[in-house]
Amino acid sequence: MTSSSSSSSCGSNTLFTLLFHFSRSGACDSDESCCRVLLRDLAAREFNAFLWVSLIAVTALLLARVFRLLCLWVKARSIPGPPCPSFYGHHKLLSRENFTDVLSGLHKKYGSVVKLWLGPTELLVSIKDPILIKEMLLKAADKLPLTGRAFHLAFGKSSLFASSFEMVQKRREALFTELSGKILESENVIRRKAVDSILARIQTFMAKASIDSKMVSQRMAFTMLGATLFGDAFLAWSNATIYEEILMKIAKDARLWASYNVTPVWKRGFWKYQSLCTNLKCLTQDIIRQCKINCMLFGQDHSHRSETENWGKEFASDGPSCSEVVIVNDLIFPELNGHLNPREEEPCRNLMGIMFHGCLTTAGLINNILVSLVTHPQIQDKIYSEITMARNSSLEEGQLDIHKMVLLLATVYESARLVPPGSLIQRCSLKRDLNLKGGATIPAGAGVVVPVQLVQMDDYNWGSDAGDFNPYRFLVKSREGSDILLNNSFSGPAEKIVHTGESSFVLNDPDKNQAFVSFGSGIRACIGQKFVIEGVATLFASLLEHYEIKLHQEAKDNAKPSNFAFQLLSSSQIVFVKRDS
Ligand code: HEM
Repeated sequence: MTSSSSSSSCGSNTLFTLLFHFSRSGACDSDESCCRVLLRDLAAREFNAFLWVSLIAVTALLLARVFRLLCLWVKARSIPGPPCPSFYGHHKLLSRENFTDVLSGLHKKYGSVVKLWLGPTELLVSIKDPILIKEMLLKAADKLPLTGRAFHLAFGKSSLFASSFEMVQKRREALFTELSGKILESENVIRRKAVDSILARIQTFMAKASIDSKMVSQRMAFTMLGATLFGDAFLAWSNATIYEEILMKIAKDARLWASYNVTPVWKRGFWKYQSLCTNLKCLTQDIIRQCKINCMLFGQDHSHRSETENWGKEFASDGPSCSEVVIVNDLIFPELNGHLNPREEEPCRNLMGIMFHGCLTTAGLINNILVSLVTHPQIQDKIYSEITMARNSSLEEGQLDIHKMVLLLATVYESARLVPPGSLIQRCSLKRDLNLKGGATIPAGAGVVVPVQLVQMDDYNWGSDAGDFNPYRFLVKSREGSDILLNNSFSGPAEKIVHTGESSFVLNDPDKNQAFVSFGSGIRACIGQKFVIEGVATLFASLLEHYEIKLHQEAKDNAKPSNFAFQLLSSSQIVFVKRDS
């Protein structure tokens, strides 16, 4: 820039002389050298102008960043929290310790809203008070960029799991309508063939002495979700096992690779991870194709039968139908009406995202229920009598009405409460500060987390038995038209359990409890909640009707008295015993 500016006065002279010369003679003595000088001069001026504009733009950007940073520091001052140990904040501490334990200690010391600097520009605020949590979850519309990045790196740009709420809003609404409408209103929440396939698999497990509860939970979750998203074609799909393996491998590394600010293209491990993601995408396209073929087959089938003959049969019998794979056709693949085409990419990403999130969380929940049931055989027996009663009062064969089995539903909720499948809910507000009641202001751009396990294990919210497995806390005893809570509105200590037949209990809506946040809440709450609760309850109704689930003898002998929640986190060796044997 300096050399060009030093020549600029001389340059402007040259330009002026040249223009004067041209205007007088209309020609130059040596055309070529004149043009060269003229062009060089023009280029130097343009380059100069470009440098100035860039300099101003970069300075403005830097100033804006510094200003935002100053605002962040000033606003964060009012939030209590530990002082920063170094320039890098508490980053190192977090990588060494269990995050929930760190937050537990901080909340004890600093109160229900605590800040933590993870670096000079990275502020994290943790909230433990249920009322403030609900308010924050209603107001904070975005997710931490890390989550969006994890989905982006693994599956491509997602319109369901992106950070920005604007990007996901429409797709969320569509999926929510689809799940709560078409699936929940149909007779079977989860496909009957999926339940049969799981029961058949358990039959094969019985040949073994025992089975790992985590492994069997993962298999059940995968089958349940795969059959819901892809239809019955998924159950006969030869690549299902490899799909499950790849999905789990991706889950193991997703956060690590997303944690890099700059994509680590120089690492070999990253490319291995990317190739896993590509394989998963190819397999997803394969199952979509199978689905499509299946759907077309059923379409042909329909044309051979009369309308009236088909009505009801599709749902009553265990035969699949196009209408049952409607989620595939109408929502997730709106473009898939003709042949597979490049636009198939987009729904593929969302499907992989749902399989990823849904399988991990649902498997965690199923494992919790299995461990809870084997460690509380008396509850299992009561659920079994609930199932028998429902079966006896039902006129039809097939799936039972789980709404009549309140203890079973309460067991599902209680298992989700004790060890929530996700330990942290994380949100942020990218553009606006969050002003919460009580005066707390969380600056825009700060990450906000809810330590779900701390909130759901807090004696203050759940009573002195908060650490125990007690599904009755979700039940209300109904006596002659009046409802009496078994444990006072979730906050007092649980009353002694008095069991007088399940029909006298009703479910106390867990969503009305501020301290139940396993599925999040507010503007970006989980849209699979109802589907998962009812689907998993349906699965366990069939499972417990046919099998008693027990802890393996060896596991029983080795069991040490330990924290029950900790026991849920780990897997247990269990056995399935056929009931009529
Ligand atoms: C036990 C099973 C599940 C649990 C515990 C669970 C939990 C959660 C949680 C805690 C969130 C974040 C909520 C928030 O930020 O407030 C979430 C988001 C979400 N869940 Fe689930 N989930 C489960 C299963 C499912 C299933 C089966 C589906 C789909 C069929 C699903 C679809 C979603 C979607 C699409 C989001 C993202 C919402 C958004 O970011 O806007 N979930 N889930």
